Amino acid sequence: MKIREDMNRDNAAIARTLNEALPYLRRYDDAIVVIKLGGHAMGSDEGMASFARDVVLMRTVGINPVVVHGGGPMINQLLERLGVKSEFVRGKRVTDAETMSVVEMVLAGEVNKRIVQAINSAGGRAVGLTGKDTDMIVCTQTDPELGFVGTPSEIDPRLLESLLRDEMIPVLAPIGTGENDETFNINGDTCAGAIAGALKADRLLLLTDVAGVKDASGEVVTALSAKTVRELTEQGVIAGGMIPKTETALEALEAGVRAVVILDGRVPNAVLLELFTSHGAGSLIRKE
Ligand SMILES: Nc1ncnc2c1ncn2[C@@H]1O[C@H](COP(=O)(O)OP(=O)(O)O)[C@@H](O)[C@H]1O
Ligand SMILES: CC(=O)N[C@@H](CCC(=O)OP(=O)(O)O)C(=O)O
Repeated sequence: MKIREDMNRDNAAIARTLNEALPYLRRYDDAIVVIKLGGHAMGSDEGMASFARDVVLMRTVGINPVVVHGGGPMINQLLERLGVKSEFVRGKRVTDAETMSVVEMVLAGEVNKRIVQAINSAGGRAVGLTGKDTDMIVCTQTDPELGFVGTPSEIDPRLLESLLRDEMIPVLAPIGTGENDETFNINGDTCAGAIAGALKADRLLLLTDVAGVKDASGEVVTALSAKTVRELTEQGVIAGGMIPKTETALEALEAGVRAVVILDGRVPNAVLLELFTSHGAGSLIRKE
């Protein structure tokens, strides 16, 4: 008897969830959703498998997901093993030629393939890429002080669009090419924002290791305008690694992305909760 009651309760909860999801399934039909998976949100194999299942589910219900990843902590680990010192200026890694080759090895190799494999194991068809493929992302140097750190100046989204038409899931490492064939290290958030802008994505989801953008009292702000983001940054409340994220959010909105969400990628099914429930997850940033 107890088992039947439990089952009935579970079924009722499942039915409620499906009901709640229905309008969102309609709203996002054929939408492009760019998801940035940060290195800190990539933790365990179990978390990665859960992320991969969410992405495959999105694809299955007719959304076009594009994954752009980071991998800062993994780059740090290899640099440390090799005894190469590394420092960050305003959230970006100072990148000399030696560092660049380690960054490319880690991001385009180990990290990219781990995500591709996880998505394919979950039943999707993922394709691993960097911005060098088809010269998709051409960069200019961000600041001579940072070395080979690039700011995307031209994005050619045709390869991504053609993969999406074939229902494949692009997984993109944030590496670009320069006018003179240089290799550039792009901050993962910056890269995801530029890609979302070029694709005129419906949503850019920035997955990180905090619940969202916090205000001065440490509370997560669930909805912010561009103006509030600027104010919190001026007050120094938005700091460190959150700066490239919110800067990216504002640029992506200017480029035509409908909304940007900063959310905790370590929460199981974070992406699904954000897209398919009325309460969403994390901080939603809109232009107004
Ligand atoms: N106002 C803020 N709200 C939330 N996090 C903030 C804020 N200001 C600074 N941070 C920091 O930004 C970090 C997220 O950036 P980062 O570590 O670069 O993430 P990721 O590796 O996922 O890209 C948080 O862990 C937090 O320490
Ligand atoms: C220029 C720059 O800082 N590039 C980043 C690229 C990886 C990244 O952005 O990783 P997360 O998203 O995990 O932080 C780096 O070298 O660490």
